[in-house]
Amino acid sequence: MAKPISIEVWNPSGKYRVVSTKSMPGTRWIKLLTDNDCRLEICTEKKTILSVDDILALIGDHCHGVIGQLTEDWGEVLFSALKRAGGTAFSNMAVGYNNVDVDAANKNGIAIGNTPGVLTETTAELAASLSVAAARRIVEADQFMRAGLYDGWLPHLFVGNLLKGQTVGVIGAGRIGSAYARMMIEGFKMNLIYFDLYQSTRLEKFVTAYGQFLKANGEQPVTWKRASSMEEVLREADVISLHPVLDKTTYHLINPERLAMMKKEAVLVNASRGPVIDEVALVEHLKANPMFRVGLDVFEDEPYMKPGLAEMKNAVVVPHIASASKWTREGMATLAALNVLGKIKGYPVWGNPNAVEPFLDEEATPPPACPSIVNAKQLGN
Ligand SMILES: NC(=O)c1ccc[n+]([C@@H]2O[C@H](COP(=O)([O-])OP(=O)(O)OC[C@H]3O[C@@H](n4cnc5c(N)ncnc54)[C@H](O)[C@@H]3O)[C@@H](O)[C@H]2O)c1
Ligand SMILES: O=C(O)[C@H](O)CO
Repeated sequence: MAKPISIEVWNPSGKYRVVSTKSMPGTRWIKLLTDNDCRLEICTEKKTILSVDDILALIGDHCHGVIGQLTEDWGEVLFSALKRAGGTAFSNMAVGYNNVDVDAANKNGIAIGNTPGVLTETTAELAASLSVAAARRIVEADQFMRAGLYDGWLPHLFVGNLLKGQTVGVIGAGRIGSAYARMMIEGFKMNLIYFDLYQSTRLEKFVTAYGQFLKANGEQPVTWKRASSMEEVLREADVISLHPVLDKTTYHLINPERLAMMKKEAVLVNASRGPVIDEVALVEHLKANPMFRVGLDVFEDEPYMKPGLAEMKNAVVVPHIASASKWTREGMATLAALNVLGKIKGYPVWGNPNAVEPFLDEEATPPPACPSIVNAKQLGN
């Protein structure tokens, strides 16, 4: 028999049983569910990553919807169990949903929610921070200082890369990639080269207008270029940040051949998903090219790093915290809860997942809609 899972129960007499596999920041999401006749059960198990068996035990034989996490493996086993339990709704508390088998969800008639928009700027800010930290060797210098090694100013001490006037390369210029590009262009006056499957007209217009503004003020204007291949970005950019979705087309997008194309002193940043980079190849490249630097928020085999990465001074590594601001994490919890609640209540899907602000206004009742359901079309919603 499966080991019982510890839970905390809110509104025990609620009509709809909703399970959250983790405690999430804020209380608004809890209030929204309990005010709408949901009995909410929050898993309080100590272990960080729940197994499929743990989640099966949480779903049980009567469950209307689940809020889950990107660390969980949501496939046929869990979706068929949720369907048998009478469920129709699942939401990741994340915008990325590469941990979800959408075909299996479609087969079982389960709506899949995600949390776009609320984390765009927060994630872009962390990517920008990693870019600066890697370019200016901030973590290395901090460790040096704390180790008591600083014995006076020296001309060669921690010399890094100037960003102004250099080229920033963005691969995947969607919501986060475009926000990151704007920060680097406006903040550091960098030129842009980007690669995406689609043209980012808004981003291009922004760079053109900002370039004109700089020129009118007697400064060097910034420029933009839409690359016809990813390789063009890798060859030309001084700082490259990865922001695509993770799918078959982006798995190991950065491999040994492509690493070799990059400038010897380039900075590579990844705040998308770990498997976008072949991390073993990256460690070899970092060893062979000490002036090449990386800033990583995500890793191929989270929570682990590939052997050797932790020892590399030319790598800045943080534990998948790109969306970790209080406002964003509370907003993600709200959107995830409203996705599940909306589906249970039979609400329509919100028309624009890029404009979810009305759901985040704490003073107002949220619109009667599901903020973002990725398989709405497939389910005929
Ligand atoms: N590190 C974190 O904490 C964190 C936080 C938020 C999002 N993310 C990741 O960032 C991703 C992007 O989020 P978003 O909100 O910007 O999504 P988005 O859909 O707005 O942007 C993704 C972009 O990638 C592009 N793309 C897809 N395949 C591509 C390919 N083969 N080559 C080049 N571009 C390609 C798409 O056209 C799109 O413009 C998420 O899917 C998630 O995995 C990570
Ligand atoms: O996809 C996401 O949303 C992140 O990885 C966590 O914020």
